[in-house]
Amino acid sequence: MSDSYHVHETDSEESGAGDGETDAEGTGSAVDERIEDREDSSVTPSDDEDLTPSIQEVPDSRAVIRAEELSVHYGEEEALQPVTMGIPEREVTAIIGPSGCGKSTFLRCINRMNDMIDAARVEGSLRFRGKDVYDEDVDPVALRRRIGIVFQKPNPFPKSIRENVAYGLNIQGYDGDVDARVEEALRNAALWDEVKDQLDSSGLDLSGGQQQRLCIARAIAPDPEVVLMDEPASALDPVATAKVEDLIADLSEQYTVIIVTHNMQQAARISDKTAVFLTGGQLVEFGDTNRIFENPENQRVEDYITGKFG
Ligand SMILES: Nc1ncnc2c1ncn2[C@@H]1O[C@H](COP(=O)(O)OP(=O)(O)OP(=O)(O)O)[C@@H](O)[C@H]1O
Repeated sequence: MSDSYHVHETDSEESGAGDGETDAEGTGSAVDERIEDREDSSVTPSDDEDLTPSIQEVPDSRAVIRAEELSVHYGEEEALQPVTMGIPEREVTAIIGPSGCGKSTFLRCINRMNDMIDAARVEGSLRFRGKDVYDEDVDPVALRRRIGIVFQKPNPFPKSIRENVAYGLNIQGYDGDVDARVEEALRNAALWDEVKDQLDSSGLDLSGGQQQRLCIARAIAPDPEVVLMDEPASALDPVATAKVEDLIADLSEQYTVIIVTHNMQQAARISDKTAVFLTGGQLVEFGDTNRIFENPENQRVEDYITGKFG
């Protein structure tokens, strides 16, 4: 795999509304029952509890991304304590944890979106296919073509549906059949059938759920290897959320998907692996989603999942 990245668009970050509570239908599983036991949120974790991390190893042959002692400070504040973990290729990895625990900070390290925050200081290493993305010879804009991102609030450009999806291709000077790539991206984003007769209408005329799938089509049109999603469904209604969740499952056949979510049912439904960050920016547990939700090793993770705090 070449480490020379090509030039591509820079997405602007949106901080959107929504608190992550919007939810599609539950799965009715034992995992759901445990999560739905989140009635009592009055227990505050004690500092004495064991916080020895339990991090599942991902072999080099499976890891597309590897963080080694990766930490982030904003000024004097440590937002992310040193994280060491691998993220497996072509799986969905969910990142969960209470508000302010560093989920978005970690996600933004992966395609260097933290570069845009003056106060952010990143230490340690973050390797993408073996290459440290913070090496001096890495072009962050080109990196973001290989590691796309979808934000919480749908943010289509005030352009036609076709232009939205073709945007990244045009920026990178793609000289193939742009219309074919636009169709393929819209099909992969499960939006083609709904928009194929209105490709020249504004992307802003679509519903919120359609706009978010348009943003996903825009992110995958340049054919990235990794798609980062920062609470992609939290501003959507349950029907639109279910469509985006179905889409994420399909995307993982082709892409590595890393999704930050506040919604634990969603994490349990759609992810293969789950990383749990807790207050203070510590990665406390990482492993197979079923195991984390059914039998977490760490008491604080158990308490968080069953609603005793968070
Ligand atoms: N641009 C910034 N400048 C300064 N501090 C920041 C900035 N962004 C985040 N922080 C701080 O870093 C810590 C982690 O924030 P982050 O947004 O990564 O958490 P999060 O788990 O994604 O939270 P939420 O679930 O509420 O979105 C918080 O204490 C937050 O206040």
